Amino acid sequence: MSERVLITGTAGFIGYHLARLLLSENYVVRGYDGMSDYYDVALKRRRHAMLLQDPNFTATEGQLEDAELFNRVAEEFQPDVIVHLAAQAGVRYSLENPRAYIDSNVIGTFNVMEAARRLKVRHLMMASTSSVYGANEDMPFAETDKADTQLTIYAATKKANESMGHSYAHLWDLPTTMFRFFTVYGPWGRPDLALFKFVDRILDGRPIDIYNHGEMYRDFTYVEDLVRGIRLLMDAAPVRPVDGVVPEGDSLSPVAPFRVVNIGNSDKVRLMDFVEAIEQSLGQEAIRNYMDMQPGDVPATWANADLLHTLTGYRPQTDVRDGIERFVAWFREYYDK
Ligand SMILES: Nc1nc2c(ncn2[C@@H]2O[C@H](COP(=O)(O)OP(=O)(O)O[C@H]3O[C@H](CO)[C@@H](O)[C@H](O)[C@@H]3O)[C@@H](O)[C@H]2O)c(=O)[nH]1
Repeated sequence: MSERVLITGTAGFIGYHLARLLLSENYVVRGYDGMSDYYDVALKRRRHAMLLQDPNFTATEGQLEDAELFNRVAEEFQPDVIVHLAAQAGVRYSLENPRAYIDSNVIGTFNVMEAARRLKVRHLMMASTSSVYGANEDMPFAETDKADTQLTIYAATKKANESMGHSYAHLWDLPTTMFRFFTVYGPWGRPDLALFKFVDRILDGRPIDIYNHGEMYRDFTYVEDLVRGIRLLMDAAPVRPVDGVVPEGDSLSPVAPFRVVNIGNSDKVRLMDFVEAIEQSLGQEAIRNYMDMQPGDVPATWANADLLHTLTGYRPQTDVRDGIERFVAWFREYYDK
């Protein structure tokens, strides 16, 4: 029988793509999304409308903070797996509205964990971020590196989620995987992300802001690669190790069925090369507005994705130029530009 997967954040960028992938493999998917107005709600509604064309997809609109509603949905659906992707995302917005991160990411995630515990799901999977590596300078970032220097409340709430997840995995024998995502981009992407903003503004002839004068590096990860990684990790639920023995390079907890896994492209791309690839794809030059480093921003990210490969045999590998082409094609069609 097909597995049943409850995904939070199905109207969001990553949740939409994951639901699509799972539906294509005949999973039964239940979505839960708060439709928050952090960005254009019409885009969220369009994503949900696309998913709802599949009879194996149903969805509920609700806040993560609404424990009663979330429990009711989860109990009624009886998921085998919960994938928790809904969150207050965005690095720089967390300086403007820190409380939104506490509400969604701390309280909301707690509610999801409680439901997972009560329903004894086979695997709880939750999103964390490369931002938890904070001020770390040793690259590429590995899951076994110490990660104690978060630079924003956003990153801090995600690190808190990792700790919360560990405690529930330990106490309730709840197999839990936390993903650390690296700057995900692609079609149906978020309007607050650099790629969306850059394409939109270049096409309108408006200047783009280039933080830290372009001396920035990101491990840009193509969304379809990312959800493929999640899909494969679904079948690699962690098991509490016997006598605390953990294989070399594995982030598995010595005491709980819990691990964190990077999902990144393992390619450190210079922001200016990213901008040039966008210009090439659009056939149009950007007007550049060079700016200083933004508070809370990290200068570079770069994933060691060996653990993902060891667990699944898979590595994300879309070249950023190809991913940008696919985003631009979607953007032009969707916005008729
Ligand atoms: N958003 C944005 N980014 C800009 C801009 N100008 C330059 N950038 C730079 O472009 C790069 C990519 O920025 P984003 O696409 O916003 O991604 P991010 O800061 O890496 O954060 C994303 O990835 C994280 C995981 O690694 C996520 O946790 C986070 O929510 C977000 O999706 C960063 O170096 C950022 O400083 C701008 O006007 N807007």
